[in-house]
Amino acid sequence: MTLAELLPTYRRSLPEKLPAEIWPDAAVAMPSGDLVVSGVSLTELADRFGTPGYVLDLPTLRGQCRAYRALDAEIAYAGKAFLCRRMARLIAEEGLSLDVCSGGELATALSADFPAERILLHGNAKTDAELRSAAQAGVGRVVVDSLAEIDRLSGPQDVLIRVTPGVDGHTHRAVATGVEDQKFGASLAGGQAAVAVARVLARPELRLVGLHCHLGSQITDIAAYEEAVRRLVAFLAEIAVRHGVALPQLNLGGGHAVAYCPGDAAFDLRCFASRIPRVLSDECRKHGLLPPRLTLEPGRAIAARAGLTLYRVVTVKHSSTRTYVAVDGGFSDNPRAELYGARYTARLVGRFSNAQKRAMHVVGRHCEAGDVLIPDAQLPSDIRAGDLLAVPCTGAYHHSMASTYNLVPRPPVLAVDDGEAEIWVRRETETDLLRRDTA
Ligand SMILES: Cc1ncc(COP(=O)(O)O)c(C=O)c1O
Ligand SMILES: N[C@@H](CCCC[NH3+])C(=O)O
Repeated sequence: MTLAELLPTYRRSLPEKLPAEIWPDAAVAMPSGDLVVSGVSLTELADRFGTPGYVLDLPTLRGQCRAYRALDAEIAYAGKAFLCRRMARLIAEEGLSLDVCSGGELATALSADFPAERILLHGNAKTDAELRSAAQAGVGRVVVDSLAEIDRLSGPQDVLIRVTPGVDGHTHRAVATGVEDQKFGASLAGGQAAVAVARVLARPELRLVGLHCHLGSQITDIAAYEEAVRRLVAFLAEIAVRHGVALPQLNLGGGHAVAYCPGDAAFDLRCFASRIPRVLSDECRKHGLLPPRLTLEPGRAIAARAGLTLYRVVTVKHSSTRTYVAVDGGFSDNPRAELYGARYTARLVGRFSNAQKRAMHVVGRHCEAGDVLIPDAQLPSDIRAGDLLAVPCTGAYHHSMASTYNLVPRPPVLAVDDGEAEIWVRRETETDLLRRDTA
């Protein structure tokens, strides 16, 4: 045999590092076909805890927190991406602040002893009960979303005003929030933002500490953030002239995109970190202001790549048009595929297959024809019932958006670190579901 002929066999005998942009940092494909994440075999994990399951790699999670913490800005993790008590503790340990947007997220953070002063409360429809809980807990900042909300706040309370800057982040319509004609924030162009500022300043028990904007989610366009900075600094200057106050904080929200498939465009954090502070200081100088302290609220960019979903193939159906690989999860653990047309990849885990890869639909178990997790996934043609599939990049907006549609209980969250697995959220059971039913 020639060296060239031997090379593929030799390569196959070595662990293979997986594409770093979509898999956890320490994910390795073993020659046996198993996948090992932070020293934990996914085959063993599936045998021990069952499937489907969300696997969360803690070193990747901590690494992302640290990459953000290295910036010259306050980092408030957006809990809507993924939150449970252990997550709140990890975020606190890593020195981040926390953005919560519901009483449930607030209660989770508080019950994990997350420092209340580092919590920001968001929401376009905060209920009286949520505002009361926030005040009782001593939440650091409330981000005011509307004029009417200002009158419902009680002090003493630090507040930010969420401004709609009229900037398009070029993302999916369902998650575009920087533009006019959507439900969030007080419009800059329409004048509501200016009215909101005057109204907060007229309430001595409220302390206006800054402005907030959130352009949307899964954004790669850094120029959009630069434009938002220009508009918000001009507004800060207007506020300084009209009211004689210099607001010390500027919160640019989150929205930093991640790659779900190899080759997808992702957010360039290094570029953001070099361009945004420069625009901020240039604009402030132009307007004679001292630069405010920046806050960023990444959710997806912190959590997405740390997570993957592990499914078991239940059945493989060959129709006249295509092959359907049906797994034991679907829309209830990943509504993003159907909601936003989000694209994913899948990888066979647990056995090595030499079979030619072919395009096939990975479908869920739910009673909807639209429950297609991955159209035209490239998988070995010998895929069969009982195989395990791993879908990467499901650490953000999967567990947090999971439902019990068709009364399918929700999967557990299994944290892996240094060869150990730990249940962060246990698997929901049919008994859990029945417990809420009062009949
Ligand atoms: C106010 C606010 N901040 C932060 C985020 C986090 O967004 P992402 O997960 O895209 O970073 C969101 C969600 O889009 C949000 O609404
Ligand atoms: N749920 C959306 C993100 C929403 C962002 C919340 N402000 C997604 O999965 O892409």
